[in-house]
Amino acid sequence: MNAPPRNMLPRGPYLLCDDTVLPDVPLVDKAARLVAGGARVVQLRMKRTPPRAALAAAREVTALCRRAGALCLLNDRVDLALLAGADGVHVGDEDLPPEAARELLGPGRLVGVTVRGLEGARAARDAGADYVGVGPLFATMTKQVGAPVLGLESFAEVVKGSPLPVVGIGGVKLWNIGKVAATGAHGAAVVSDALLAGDISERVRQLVAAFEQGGAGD
Ligand SMILES: Cc1ncc(COP(=O)(O)OP(=O)(O)O)c(N)n1
Ligand SMILES: Cc1nc(C(=O)O)sc1CCOP(=O)(O)O
Ligand SMILES: [Mg+2]
Repeated sequence: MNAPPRNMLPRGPYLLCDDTVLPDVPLVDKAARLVAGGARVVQLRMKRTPPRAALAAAREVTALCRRAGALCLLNDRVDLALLAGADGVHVGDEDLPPEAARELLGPGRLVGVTVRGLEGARAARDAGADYVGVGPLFATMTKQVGAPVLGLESFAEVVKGSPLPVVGIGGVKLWNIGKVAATGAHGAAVVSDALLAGDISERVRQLVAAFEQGGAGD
């Protein structure tokens, strides 16, 4: 596999390696299964992992992604991204602001920001972000999100008007990822549909194929 440029978000499924879903499997094992299936971008989301274990996981997952030619982004934690040499971060309203993340990370790494609509996407662009995560696209059981479900139509409007590449998140599954791709979205973030599949790598392969098909207009 050709390695993507480290400062550009690859198109397609965007996989979260999350400690709240399938919590008994170590993060490094989950990440290994995700990249074995062809994940080109992995976000390490650690909400429950204590700091020293989180640093170790950030280092191991970053190294593992790099060997596989995938990008590794840290959820929330700019400090861990720097220490691990990760490819960037994803921040939301409860995290450091994107301007601060950019100041710490410099221009060569990715900063993603959660937004709920077009106004947020424009603000994220002005704050120096590289892409926006837009959700909740569909209903999700993985996280209680304090914003209404967008649905495909409103999401497509955001994709159309956004000055930054859009990654949809929330309730993205194998059966609907093609519809997300068909809106022109740059990416589709997936947590439970991949991590709770019996065979994580096989599910990632299917997600990649379905995104490609949907994006091709089929
Ligand atoms: C790609 C992507 N989009 C949105 C989010 C949500 O981030 P945030 O709002 O900071 O919420 P937490 O993930 O920290 O609970 C995301 N993680 N990834
Ligand atoms: C982490 C997260 N953020 C969201 C948002 O809308 O901001 S939805 C979400 C969880 C998405 O999980 P799943 O793919 O299992 O539905
Ligand atoms: Mg966050």
